[in-house]
Amino acid sequence: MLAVHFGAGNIGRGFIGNLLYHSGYRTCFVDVNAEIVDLINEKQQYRVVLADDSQEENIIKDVTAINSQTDPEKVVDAIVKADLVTAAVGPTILPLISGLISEGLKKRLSENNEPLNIIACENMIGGSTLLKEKVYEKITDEEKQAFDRQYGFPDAAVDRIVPNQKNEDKLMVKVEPFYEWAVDQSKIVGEKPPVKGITYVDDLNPYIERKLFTVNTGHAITAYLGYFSGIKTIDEAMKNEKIRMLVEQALEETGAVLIEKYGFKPEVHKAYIHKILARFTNAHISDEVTRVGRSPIRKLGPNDRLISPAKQYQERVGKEPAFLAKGIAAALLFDYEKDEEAVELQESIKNEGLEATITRYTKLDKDSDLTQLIVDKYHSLKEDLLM
Ligand SMILES: NC(=O)c1ccc[n+]([C@@H]2O[C@H](COP(=O)([O-])OP(=O)(O)OC[C@H]3O[C@@H](n4cnc5c(N)ncnc54)[C@H](O)[C@@H]3O)[C@@H](O)[C@H]2O)c1
Ligand SMILES: O=P(O)(O)OC[C@@H](O)[C@@H](O)[C@H](O)[C@H](O)CO
Repeated sequence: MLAVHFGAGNIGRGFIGNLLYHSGYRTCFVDVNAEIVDLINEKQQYRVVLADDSQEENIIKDVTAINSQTDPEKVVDAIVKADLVTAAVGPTILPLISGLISEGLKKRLSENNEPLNIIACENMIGGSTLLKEKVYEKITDEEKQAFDRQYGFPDAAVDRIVPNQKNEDKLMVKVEPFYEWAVDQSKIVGEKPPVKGITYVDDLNPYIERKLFTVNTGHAITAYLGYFSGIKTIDEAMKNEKIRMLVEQALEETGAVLIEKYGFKPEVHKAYIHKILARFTNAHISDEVTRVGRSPIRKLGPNDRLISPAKQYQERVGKEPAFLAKGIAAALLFDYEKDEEAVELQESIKNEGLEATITRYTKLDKDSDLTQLIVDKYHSLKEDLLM
């Protein structure tokens, strides 16, 4: 079996590639990083090391790679032959890979009659659906009908913390032991891809919202409060009592939304939150707050981990999301100059003002209660953290 995976980065190598190998796939990575592509082709294997006391090492074999910038036609041919296509490139990159995917899928129509599933493994709601939309923008109505019959774009939720790392062996990846990969089986065409480790579910919403609004909300708030306090890593930030308490309180707010919306048992959800917080304190992982806080504009988007649960808390619980608002305020204060989105955000606050910036990126009304709450928390965050 051949899997074509876009993005040979942390999650690509450390999570998806790992499970694909153990399920009997040969994986062809597609990336724009020439150094990584060349190394994969040279070694045809890489190491995945568990970030726990065991430091267990796994050798991932049967891997090759294509540089999509220099060899796009090879990517098209790989898609024609593939049994599965996956991606972990980041939500903003999905539109950029949609052109090659649509070329590959078009060529496949006349050369390979087997159905194919394309799964985007990104931290967002509806990643594969977005990829499908971008692919469909590039094809005719007639091709759309054929694509509908032959190709599935099931959405997915993926969870495994893989920090940025600088290892002497540049292909090696250190990963936390925990992982979860849920895929919407209602959108699969043909047989379900036999990937050991995928949980196929009928309704992905509870899985993706539980993950995004617990792991990623908690992670983002830890990162932004940590950054604001001059702390470098997530585990260090979690050692700060004030930050830990604010994160826990924010997760009580997202938890209230999830419990109300999906009927989760409160005690089971509480245990889930504590398991997640324990993952943030893994001493074998050094995860920089600047990685976890990366792309603050994306994270402040209306459907992402901060604004969406805050709005839902107001609507469903009927209360003020005071702690989520502190996290949102901290995101607005993220001024890391090596992050393009952080720079854009700070420029916007400087030139257009705080309220206009909130409205622009979160799509909240300027006069809404939530906007006003965020503005208040923005101005009082320093006191909150020192108190
Ligand atoms: N790292 C984690 O802990 C984690 C966990 C769950 C989900 N995710 C999600 O997985 C996705 C990838 O995250 P990551 O941490 O692996 O990032 P990463 O930066 O380590 O990897 C992304 C890879 O995509 C490649 N890429 C960029 N543009 C490309 C293009 N046009 N074509 C092909 N490849 C391209 C990059 O060169 C890089 O190798 C994100 O959506 C992230 O939210 C990450
Ligand atoms: O990848 P992002 O930028 O959406 O979010 C940063 C981290 O929260 C994220 O990568 C987590 O490590 C991951 O989602 C854990 O499963």
